[in-house]
Amino acid sequence: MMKDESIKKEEEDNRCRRMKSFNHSNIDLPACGAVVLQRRRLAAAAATCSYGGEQEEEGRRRVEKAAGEGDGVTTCCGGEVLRRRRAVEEKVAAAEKEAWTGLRDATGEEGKRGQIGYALLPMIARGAMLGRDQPVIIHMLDIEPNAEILEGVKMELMDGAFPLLKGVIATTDVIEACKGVDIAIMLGGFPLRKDDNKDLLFKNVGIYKAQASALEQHADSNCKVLVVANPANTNALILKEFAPSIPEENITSLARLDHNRALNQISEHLNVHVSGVKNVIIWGNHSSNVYPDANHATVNTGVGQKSAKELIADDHWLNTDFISNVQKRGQTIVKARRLSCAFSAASAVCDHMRDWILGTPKGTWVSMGVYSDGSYGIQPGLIFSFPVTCEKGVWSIVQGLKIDEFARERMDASQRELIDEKTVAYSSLHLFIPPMKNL
Ligand SMILES: NC(=O)C1=CN([C@@H]2O[C@H](COP(=O)(O)OP(=O)(O)OC[C@H]3O[C@@H](n4cnc5c(N)ncnc54)[C@H](O)[C@@H]3O)[C@@H](O)[C@H]2O)C=CC1
Ligand SMILES: O=C([O-])CC(=O)C(=O)O
Repeated sequence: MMKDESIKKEEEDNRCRRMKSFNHSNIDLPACGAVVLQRRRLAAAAATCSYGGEQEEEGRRRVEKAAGEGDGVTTCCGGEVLRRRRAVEEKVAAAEKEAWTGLRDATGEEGKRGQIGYALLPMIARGAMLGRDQPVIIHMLDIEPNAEILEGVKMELMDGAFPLLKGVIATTDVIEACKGVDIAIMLGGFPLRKDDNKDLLFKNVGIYKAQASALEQHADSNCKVLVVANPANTNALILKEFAPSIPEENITSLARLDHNRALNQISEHLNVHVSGVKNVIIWGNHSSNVYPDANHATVNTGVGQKSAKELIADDHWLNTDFISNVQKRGQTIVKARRLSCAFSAASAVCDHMRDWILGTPKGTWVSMGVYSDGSYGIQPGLIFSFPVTCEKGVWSIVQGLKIDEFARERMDASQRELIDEKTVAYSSLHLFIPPMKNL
């Protein structure tokens, strides 16, 4: 695409944030790309070495040693990896082909998905994500069979005459899509509901391996990444694994939709406006077992902030319906709309990126899937949703919150679920899984 002078100038000045938005294709990276990546990984991080030749032998030895010593590590790391590897390889190969043919939802029907990307684009172009004074150039990527649709979307964006929109690239070339982007919103993948059978997990993690390579090699070195496509936490972990030069704190997954859903549940229950409710927490995985926690939430009553728990004064509701309403919200929307949610997810994407880049309001935290540093007993090696505050583009996990037994059990269950997903994902990609603690 020819770029006009104003765009060139903005690129030079590095004033515009480039955005790669939605739908990244399952393009096979050239074999040499994978080899380069593997070499780098081996040189940089023996702990996460890929299997193959001597590396495989070393991985095997370490796994057997860990399992044999019975030293508190679970064998879900290596033993499982070795056992499942071959069967999984076949599934992944099949899934990658299937994903290419694309566009069927999990039930095999055409075009039933929500299209978050379509809802997200005008929000970005209007400044809902980065502010009303931040020009943007949007890169859009989809699979080859959707090239024409993508062109149509580009036409709509141009016809929107958005003052902040300084350029649009619509492409099916993952390299072109990733080139120089400052922000990557990862929405694409084989249609997968978060409550689907784990087998479907294979289909998207393979895609995320390829996307990681493209981002690592072609995006801005400080690119901030938000993974939305399910299984979001595990896809983000795979992306981190295969893009070792992207700082790990720059790779996040979306928990904000669940967070906003939890805020809304409290707002409806107390009949107060949602803007007065804050500091709910989404712990762990974006899955049908997601754990929303209202223990620390507060409500603006007009005469100061009050504890939501005290105002609700109904622990039974908080421990049952509140949680299950959030967990089932996606399904409830599909039933009503006959499509999965789209603009609520798109809006949550904007909230996530805006707060991350521009900062959370004082006294407010939000939920983000981030690489665990061991806080709250969540072992490193997982992308887990925590309460975070953000300042100047940096998130920090809120520390020192009291965790009761009920919350602890659910956080641990989510942790176990993520370890399980990680085991399946890593084994499908032939990665060694460093020992994880027994829970
Ligand atoms: N983390 C969260 O809170 C949420 C996550 N999601 C997930 O976000 C993702 C996007 O949702 P929707 O926009 O509703 O889905 P969608 O199906 O409408 O859009 C996905 C896009 O991915 C593209 N695609 C298909 N196969 C592909 C492949 N092999 N490689 C690359 N791209 C491919 C499709 O062409 C389509 O344009 C889904 O995985 C969904 O489960 C959805 C809502 C909330
Ligand atoms: O399962 C889906 O694709 C939608 C989803 O994640 C949600 O609504 O939370």
